[in-house]
Amino acid sequence: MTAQHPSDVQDVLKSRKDAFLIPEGIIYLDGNSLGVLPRHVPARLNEVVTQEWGASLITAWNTHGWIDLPARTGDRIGKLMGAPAGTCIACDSTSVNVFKVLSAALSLRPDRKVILSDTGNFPTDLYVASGLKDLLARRYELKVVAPEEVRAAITADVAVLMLTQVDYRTGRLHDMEDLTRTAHAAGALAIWDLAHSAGALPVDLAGAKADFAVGCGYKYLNGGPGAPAFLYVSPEHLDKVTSPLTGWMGHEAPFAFDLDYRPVSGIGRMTVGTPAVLSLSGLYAALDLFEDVDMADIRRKSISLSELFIAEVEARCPRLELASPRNPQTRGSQVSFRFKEGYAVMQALIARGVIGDFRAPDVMRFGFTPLYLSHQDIIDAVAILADILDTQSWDRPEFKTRAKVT
Ligand SMILES: Cc1ncc(COP(=O)(O)O)c(C=O)c1O
Ligand SMILES: Nc1c(O)cccc1C(=O)C[C@H](N)C(=O)O
Repeated sequence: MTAQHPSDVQDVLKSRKDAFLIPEGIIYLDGNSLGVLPRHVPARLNEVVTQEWGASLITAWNTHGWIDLPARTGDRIGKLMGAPAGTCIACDSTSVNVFKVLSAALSLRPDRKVILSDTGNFPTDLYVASGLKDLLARRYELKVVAPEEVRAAITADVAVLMLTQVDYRTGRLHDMEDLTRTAHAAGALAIWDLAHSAGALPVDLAGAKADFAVGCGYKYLNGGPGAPAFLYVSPEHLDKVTSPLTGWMGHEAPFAFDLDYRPVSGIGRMTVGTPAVLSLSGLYAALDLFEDVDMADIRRKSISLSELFIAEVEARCPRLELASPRNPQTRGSQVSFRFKEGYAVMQALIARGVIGDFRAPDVMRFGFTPLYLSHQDIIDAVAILADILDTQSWDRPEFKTRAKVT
């Protein structure tokens, strides 16, 4: 009989693991980068391909509701994040959605100069902001401060505060409500990248009065590689903003084929071109697994798993240094440890069936997905990590060659 950790006995989410296709012998600690395949998704995708595309052909846009898939999927995601129906849509990539919401937000604060962000933001958000700033004839300044300095940097010249709630390297969690309130008090708007929050912890977009949000569909939402992202606009702004990418799918009557652009009322105006139906279908189906889940249970278990992981690693791997906040209330659903040879250790771990990832220069990153991880998985994973470090089995040339994608 395999061992069972005492905390797994009472775990209200334990039966959820069976809904995922986890390869035999793998402990997957990278759902914060690419979620696991839900068991029912291949059959659903096969149905979409053969019955919807194959049999219904172009009529499927109407008969199978493909045209509404971005809105239906967005509503499902929005429900997990306190977004009222009709305010969240699934489309494009997170990077493209950052471009759209940042442009929209700036248009609401034309008399201000600063886009404020922090060094904990995911680089794509900063690259997009910088590119947009250049496109707008450098009318704006992109100011990037340390995460702990954000609050003090929200001054009267800030047009938009743009942050990722959970730092992709350390898991540090920003207080969305507090920083949004501070931004509003200074007359600025707040954009939140929830790539590492959606499906990982309770988020209340309406309660926090966030102005805009974006995030990935392929991480904790398990939508599959390259799954469409999501985009949220607060009801207060919805009909006041337009997308800078004025494509026909955001038009009020795309099939009127008018020569002038008129944005449709509502969140649909933030879409651009033809929806990626196959990817969206996978994401929509994957979201079934969140239908009857309480995000408070997810958070409780996420904290329990990550606290156990930290305690085990610190007890068994003393050479690793915690890179994440120690207080679970200021941490997302991931834990990182620093180690100079972290890349090689991570490759050695992966070779032994424990999949996490590495972020340069020295961060070993482990994600905790309560729907398909148990406390026993954590014990087993750390036992393998400790063995790799104790035996120095990471010190092999094949573990040191950097792959193209890490
Ligand atoms: C916080 C954050 N934002 C944005 C992205 C990028 O999203 P995409 O590559 O889907 O545009 C990622 C991950 O790649 C991320 O972690
Ligand atoms: N989107 C990714 C990809 O296409 C390949 C490898 C990793 C990713 C990621 O999502 C990385 C992730 N955003 C991170 O937090 O580092």
